[in-house]
Amino acid sequence: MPTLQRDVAIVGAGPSGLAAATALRKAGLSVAVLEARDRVGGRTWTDTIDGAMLEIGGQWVSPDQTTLISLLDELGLETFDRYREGESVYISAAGERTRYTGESFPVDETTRKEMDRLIQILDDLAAQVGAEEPWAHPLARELDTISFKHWLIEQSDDAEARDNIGLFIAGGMLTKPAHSFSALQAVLMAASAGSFSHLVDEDFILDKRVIGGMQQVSIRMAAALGDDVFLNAPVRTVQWSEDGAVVLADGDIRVEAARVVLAVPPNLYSRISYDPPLPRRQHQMHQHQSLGLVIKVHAVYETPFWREDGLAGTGFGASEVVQEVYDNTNHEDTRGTLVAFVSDEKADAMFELSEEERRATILGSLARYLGPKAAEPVVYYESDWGSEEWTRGAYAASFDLGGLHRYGKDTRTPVGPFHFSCSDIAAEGYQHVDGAVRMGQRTAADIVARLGK
Ligand SMILES: Cc1cc2nc3c(=O)[nH]c(=O)nc-3n(C[C@H](O)[C@H](O)[C@H](O)COP(=O)(O)OP(=O)(O)OC[C@H]3O[C@@H](n4cnc5c(N)ncnc54)[C@H](O)[C@@H]3O)c2cc1C
Ligand SMILES: [Mg+2]
Repeated sequence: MPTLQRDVAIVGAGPSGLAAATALRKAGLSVAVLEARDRVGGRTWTDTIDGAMLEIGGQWVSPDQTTLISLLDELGLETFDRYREGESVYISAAGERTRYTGESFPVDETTRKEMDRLIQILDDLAAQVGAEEPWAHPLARELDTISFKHWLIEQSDDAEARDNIGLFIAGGMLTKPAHSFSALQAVLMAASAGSFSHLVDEDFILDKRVIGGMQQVSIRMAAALGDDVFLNAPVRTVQWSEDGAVVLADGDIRVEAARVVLAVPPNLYSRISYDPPLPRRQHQMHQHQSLGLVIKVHAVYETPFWREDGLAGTGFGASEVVQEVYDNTNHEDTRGTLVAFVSDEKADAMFELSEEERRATILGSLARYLGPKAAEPVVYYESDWGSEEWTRGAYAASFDLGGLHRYGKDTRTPVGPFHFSCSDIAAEGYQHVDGAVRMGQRTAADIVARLGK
């Protein structure tokens, strides 16, 4: 393979790398996108398993995700609403099941007031601290040196209120135990979605899905880039200087470029060899960003039977194995699909079990929410991103305790010819496809300004 000469080499054909490449092309720059896998899309992946179309990775779109919404429009992709008619189910710490409607969990009056109070505190902090530079806020150090779990204990002595609030950010978003990340990291998560209230409102944060699947976003961007996207091309080595780089990938691919975009999650930066090595600051910082872990469970049934029972398919239970479940029926499908999530330490426990025991345990939990029929799906599948070499967890990366205020300001700063672009370092849309696209476009604008075209 001859050496390719490009203005910009992009490592990773997920939504961030492809959005960067698309914007660079539009500005008249030449690109090569090198992708390790045999497909584009990264953590978005729409596949057919045993005859059922499943969103193995990212899928939902919320109304504040305006950059993604504009891109869907440009790509000619349409969305549909998540099914949400009927009652939701709440399972308490004591295992008591309650059907309810509206946004608030059916907890007793004191716990409900306590939850509302905590939501208000987190909304205020999110508004003050913001998503762009949380590390620069005067409260940053204080909030970043206490775990979210212990911060909640300082705020409230109502354990049920704390567990329910914790669920939305720990199990629900960062997919790490609340003792392992800081209150500042939790505030960033809330601020990046507009507010904490948005995170606790599934009708907001899990509003719409893409007809045909979220991976279509990447597939369509890649189709427009044509021959400049190289699959099965993991980048192994980058030789670099201030003036440019030589990028070496499998398949004998060699790209000479003025700038390089690392559009991979931060936990994978050090999979690549750099010659010379990256500076001390990056060596240190990159050791403090890690992916969470969640099992996304898909269960398909002949019919969405829960609807006949007046249930929306939505359920929450901080002490259940499955801590969230939703109706995930495909657009115009007659079959019914549920999606359920098993997070962090619960996921560890499930992976200790045999495949059969794990399936039975998870389906048993689903049945406690939606009745015995939930235990008998026609298709059952567990998304296992922790086993994927080119991801290694789900959904995304966050800093360990104290890391965000210590290193945050440098996560997006270019080094030599390198730019960093992924959802894991986004401000608005942090950890989401929207943030991946925002980062791609932002990185492209920075490169265009530097290369002066
Ligand atoms: C189970 C799950 C559910 C999710 N749910 C949602 C949701 O509902 N809504 C939402 O908005 N977001 C969701 N997300 C998050 C969303 O999918 C990600 O934030 C988004 O895909 C990140 O895009 P990215 O381009 O930054 O990174 P990625 O999508 O991870 O893309 C990075 C790419 O780089 C490639 N790569 C890695 N190393 C190399 C290398 N050395 N050489 C070449 N290529 C390399 C990878 O193969 C990958 O294709 C979910 C994620 C998961 C896993
Ligand atoms: Mg990408």
